[in-house]
Amino acid sequence: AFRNLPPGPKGLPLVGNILRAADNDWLASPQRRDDYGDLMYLSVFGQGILVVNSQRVAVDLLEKRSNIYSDRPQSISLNEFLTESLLFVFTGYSDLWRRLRRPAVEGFSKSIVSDFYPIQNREAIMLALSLIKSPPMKKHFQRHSWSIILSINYHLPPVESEDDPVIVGIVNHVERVLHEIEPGARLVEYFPWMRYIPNKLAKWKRDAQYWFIQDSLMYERLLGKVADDLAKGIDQPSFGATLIKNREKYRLSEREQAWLVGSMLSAGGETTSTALHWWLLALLVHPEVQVRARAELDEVVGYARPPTFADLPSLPYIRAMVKETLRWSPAIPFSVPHASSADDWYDGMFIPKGTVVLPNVNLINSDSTVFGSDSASFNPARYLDEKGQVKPLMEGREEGHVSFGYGRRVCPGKYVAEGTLGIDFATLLWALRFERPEGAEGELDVRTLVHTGIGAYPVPFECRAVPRFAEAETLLKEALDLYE
Ligand code: HEM
Repeated sequence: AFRNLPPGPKGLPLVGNILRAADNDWLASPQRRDDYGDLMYLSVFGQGILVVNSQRVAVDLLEKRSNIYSDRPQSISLNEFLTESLLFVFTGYSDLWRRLRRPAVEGFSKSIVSDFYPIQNREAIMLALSLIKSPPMKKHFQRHSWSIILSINYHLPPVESEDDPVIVGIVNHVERVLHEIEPGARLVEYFPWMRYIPNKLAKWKRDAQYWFIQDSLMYERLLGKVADDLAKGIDQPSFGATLIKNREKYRLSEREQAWLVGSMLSAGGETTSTALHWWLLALLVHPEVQVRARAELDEVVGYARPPTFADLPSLPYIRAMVKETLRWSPAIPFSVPHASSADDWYDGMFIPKGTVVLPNVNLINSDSTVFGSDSASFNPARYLDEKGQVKPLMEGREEGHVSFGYGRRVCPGKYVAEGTLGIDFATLLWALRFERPEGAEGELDVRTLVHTGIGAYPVPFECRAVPRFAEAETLLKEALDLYE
């Protein structure tokens, strides 16, 4: 089977940007598995891309052979100049990545994340209050998601608006990064000798170096405040503080620390906000889900106070809804691309070194043999057993879906993300009823993806949030006072 590449379309319909997954709808269609099977090989701008259409093969490659499938696609302009490989999400599989990965996993482990509950609880209440006040949801979701992740990383107080300069700085940084990884964005990827062109003659290089310095300063300033606080004896739980306090154990330079915290920040803002949008859309399409969630909240929490993290263990339907939201909605429909670091063979097919590997998350999350014939619809109850307790459904995956990726690269922020969504869903459904504005007509579009980098939002839609009972707002405000 020498050089027998996996099958794939010839005369590609997609010349587009695969990392932005612009042709995602075509790729994620179940028809593709019928056409090409579990492995589908494409070539885009000369770059080999393997789309993996089944959980079996994804696990075989990305987990059982993780020693050669844990790299990221390498972009010279990104990793050599714009970030000097310090943006952890895209750091190649290397000693540097291992040094960055350990503190990220330990700092956001299942047992540590309860330190962040007060931040998430406070923010859930603030989100409910802002939805009562004014409808455009998008800016509230964004402010909320960034505010949480900023507080978790630096112990900052809540940000006032989504136009806060700190948020704008990070969002702009993310934009620059995503631009660099678009295939075709930079000639240097095709003519690697161009990296040696003197700065004077290469604007792309000057710009990238300039922004590396600016972004380093931005992240160093943010972490510097935490260091100042610690020096003054102010010791509040935050990921930044954990890194500084464990400097010796983790062996990271100050610049590496600053970028690692920045990486957790930039990876955790937009993703959370995206998941909230898909959830809200699901609630509008499936009002019966709201009814069932409210019944659970009425029974467990009642009407005298909003929910807290202490209630979540008694709210299985809400926790099932977290799983179902991430399963049903492709927040990052092809995960963050992996790349192979050695030649490999699978089922007689050849997978060359340097192949970009994309798990077809959408397709795997809707496998009807695992999730049932109604896998396309939003139904949190699929995650409940006969006793009403949460079950994972998927073998070997406690979260019950593959939206957090695979193997050694699996999302280190997953417990924080689940916590945020859990308390948000409980608080918002306790306080509010979500409905389409009067006069809104036509079917809501649940399938079209609006791409933002590697993530995907639903098509914008209108929604009204109506307080469920007269005292809801007052009770939320009282609960918020406890956090002041
Ligand atoms: C709904 C929320 C989220 C989703 C759907 C999500 C999804 C993902 C996915 C699919 C990956 C790629 C995994 C792979 O390569 O196989 C990833 C990686 C990552 N995520 Fe998340 N994520 C979310 C929230 C967060 C949060 C809140 C944080 C930070 C606290 C975070 C930090 C990261 C980091 C740093 C990586 C890179 C890991 C590495 O390359 O080794 N994520 N995430």
